[in-house]
Amino acid sequence: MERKVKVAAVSYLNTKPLLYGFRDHKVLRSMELTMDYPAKIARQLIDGEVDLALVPVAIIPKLKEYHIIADFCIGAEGPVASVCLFSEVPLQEIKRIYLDYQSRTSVALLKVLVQEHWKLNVEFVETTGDYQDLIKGTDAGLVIGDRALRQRLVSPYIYDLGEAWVRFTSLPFVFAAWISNRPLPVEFIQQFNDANQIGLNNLPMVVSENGSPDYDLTTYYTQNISYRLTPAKRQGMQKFLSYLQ
Ligand SMILES: C=C(O[C@@H]1C=C(C(=O)O)C=C[C@H]1O)C(=O)O
Repeated sequence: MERKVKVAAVSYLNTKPLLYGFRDHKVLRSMELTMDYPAKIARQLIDGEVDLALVPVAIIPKLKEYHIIADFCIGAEGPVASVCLFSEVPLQEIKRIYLDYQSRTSVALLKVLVQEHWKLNVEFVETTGDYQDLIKGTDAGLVIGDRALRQRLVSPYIYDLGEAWVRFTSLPFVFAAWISNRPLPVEFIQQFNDANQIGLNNLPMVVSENGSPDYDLTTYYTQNISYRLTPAKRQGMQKFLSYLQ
């Protein structure tokens, strides 16, 4: 028997609908699943520690070989809610932006928007640990995931990067997709896709067993995150990747 496929997924609330159907699913017989934040699993896929991961699409150019495996992604067709530039001052007054160490795609997206869309003259500051307390005065911060849903309750100015991208390009955006660093058996891919779909067909169950004190998850899963990797999303992804050359 072939060895088990090592799979890594993002540990944020946005991934729960995709992972819900994996419990008790027969695909689990041929895979093992670990979870971490996006920049970590990106590193694991690049280094070959895992075979398949829900990785930030911005790391695609770093992979020697890549295969987009499933029909699902972490995407958006408008405001995504959990990828935002947070600030105490309006966009034009921002001087420095703290970048989220957990992100790869959103950091790259922010830089594209700052240069090409908003045309701001700002300094970017890398982070390695908690930095949300540093978002003060003219120092803004990019925050993603569950921490962004919390930051929404704190910062007076919120610039949603999903919304900004759609305004800029008229295309949807893909933050993360299931990508493998080697070809995988067709039968595995079929079962993997099937498992991804189950939670999306049972969103009330997914919402009831997760819950967030900060944001309405039904809204998040149905109005903000868009999970289908449609042709338009692939087009948006190619457009985004063309800026990273
Ligand atoms: C929408 C989101 O998409 C995420 C953003 C990522 C990134 O910026 O690299 C990677 C994975 C996604 O889970 C989010 O986390 O809020």
